[in-house]
Amino acid sequence: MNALKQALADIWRLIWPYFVSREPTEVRIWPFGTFRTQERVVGLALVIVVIAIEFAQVAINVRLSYFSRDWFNAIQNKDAASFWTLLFTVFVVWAVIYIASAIYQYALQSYLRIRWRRFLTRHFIDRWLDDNAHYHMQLFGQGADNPDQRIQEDIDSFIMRTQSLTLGILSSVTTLFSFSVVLWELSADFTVPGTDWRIPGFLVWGALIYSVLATWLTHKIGRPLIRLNFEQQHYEADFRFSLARLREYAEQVALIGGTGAEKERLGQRFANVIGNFYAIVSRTKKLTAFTSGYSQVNAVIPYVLVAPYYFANKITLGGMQQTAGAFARVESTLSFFVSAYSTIADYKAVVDRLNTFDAALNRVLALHRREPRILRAAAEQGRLAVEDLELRLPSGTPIVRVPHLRFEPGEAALLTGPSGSGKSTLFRAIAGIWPFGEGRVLLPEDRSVLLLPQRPYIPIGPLRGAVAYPAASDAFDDGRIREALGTAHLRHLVGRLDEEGHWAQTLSLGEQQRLAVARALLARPDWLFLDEATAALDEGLEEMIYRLIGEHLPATTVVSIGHRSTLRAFHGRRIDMEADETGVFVPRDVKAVVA
Ligand SMILES: Nc1ncnc2c1ncn2[C@@H]1O[C@H](COP(=O)(O)OP(=O)(O)OP(=O)(O)O)[C@@H](O)[C@H]1O
Repeated sequence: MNALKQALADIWRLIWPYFVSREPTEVRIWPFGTFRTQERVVGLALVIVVIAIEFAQVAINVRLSYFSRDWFNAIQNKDAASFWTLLFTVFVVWAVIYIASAIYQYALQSYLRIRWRRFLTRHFIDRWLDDNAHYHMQLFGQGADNPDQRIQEDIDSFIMRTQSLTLGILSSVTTLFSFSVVLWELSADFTVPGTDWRIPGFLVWGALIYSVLATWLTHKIGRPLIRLNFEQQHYEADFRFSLARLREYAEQVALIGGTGAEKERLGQRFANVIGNFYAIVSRTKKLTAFTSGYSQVNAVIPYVLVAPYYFANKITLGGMQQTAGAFARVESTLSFFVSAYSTIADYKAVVDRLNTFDAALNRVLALHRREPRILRAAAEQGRLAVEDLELRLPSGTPIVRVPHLRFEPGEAALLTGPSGSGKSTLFRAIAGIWPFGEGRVLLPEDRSVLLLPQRPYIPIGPLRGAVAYPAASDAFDDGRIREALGTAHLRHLVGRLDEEGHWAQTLSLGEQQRLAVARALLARPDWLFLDEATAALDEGLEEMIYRLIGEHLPATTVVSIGHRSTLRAFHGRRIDMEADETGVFVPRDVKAVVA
């Protein structure tokens, strides 16, 4: 019972955000025109109409069961006139209404599905990206695996299954209720075959016992499928992710001769898919043996149960037809759980995946809040300062200690130190994305800061967008983009602004770094942090790029991380990371400055 309560709570947690959303929206209702309203109003209205149609369809089915009784009586009595009249005045009319309602129901359901998906996808993407949760999920080791699958696939399948299951349950309940009444009345005079025992609603009880038994057995047999389906999705996503990663690093893998190792790795991942698939097949075989046997028996069972009354002349052929039909309806709705078992198993897996993703996002947020914060405040006189800062690894080990470090606007500083001494981590803390540690980072007020890492992120798409990133691709006119590319020694790319490409794969690392420099030239930040951002260039080119940055961005304060001694010429100040007696690195000014 607790498990059911928990499952319903999990489902509800995913459902409610859409139906309380106050997001403004517009809807066009033909022929009335366009209305401005809130998203939740549209969502609720669609749900109400779709459910109303479902109820109407059940009512039509009840009406048709009476048609069936009268029609079969007409057949038994060889009453041709009634036969044809009933067909055209009752059946055709209701059948046409039924078909029209089914079409509308499908259309409205699809409309609800895409609107809901748009909302939920945005909701998850926002939460995943806000406060850099996507990055912190990795740092904290709280990452729910394959967030891409959860956002792209699971949201849609959650919505689709929620719709179909809700409608299925509602239609089952109403069908059950209305046909139980019909069946109760029809079997009011029935006695237990071979006896005089009169049990009120005898056939309703029969259908109930029969279906509960079948449902219970199906539950017993099908239960392991829930876990197996969950695992399958997980293994498939892992396999897909490995393939995507290989595509991303194709060149590196080819160069290092890693194809054999990759085959091995992919083979292992795929072996998980196969192994679990066999387990699903084996379990589904058992379930199918039961459910298919059950559905075969279902075709005849209602007639078998009603036949004694027909042969005893207690009911007419029409009565038998209607009673058997009603029994079948009651039984089939009661056993809705039976046929929907694998859907429910899949549904549970999808709900679990979305909820674990949601929970991981919440945990990251909570951890983020609980961590001793690195406070960020405004510094005076446009300077940037770090005070009493201690940076730690996610494990809690301290790596960098900064009692006091100040950068004045206009100065050019170079941060050097051994590999692994925490230079990049210090930059991350200044950029505000490193959450482990405590202290204060004072930032120049109303000043823009840009940080260029060693390997820049280059989005897939037209080159124009890749250069303008993170600004919109139309944020700069083509003339400026071309000029920036030319200045950054990428003249060969100026004619390719409209070209779509996977630039991170086609451009060399040095070209990617110069593309990032072009970004800086366009963005004209007040402060520019270069974290080995030109390390892939030869010394001559690196020198030239530094000179050009100085010429084109004279008002920009540059702070660099770099290992090459040639860089010292471009920085008036040098800070070196030195290990103290505890092994923690501390940045110290190096007095011997090369001008
Ligand atoms: N996400 C992380 N999880 C755990 N440890 C990390 C993480 N990021 C960095 N570290 C560790 O923190 C230490 C400092 O790393 P950092 O990249 O800041 O060094 P660095 O001085 O910039 O090195 P390099 O000169 O080689 O670029 C390293 O030991 C590194 O392994």
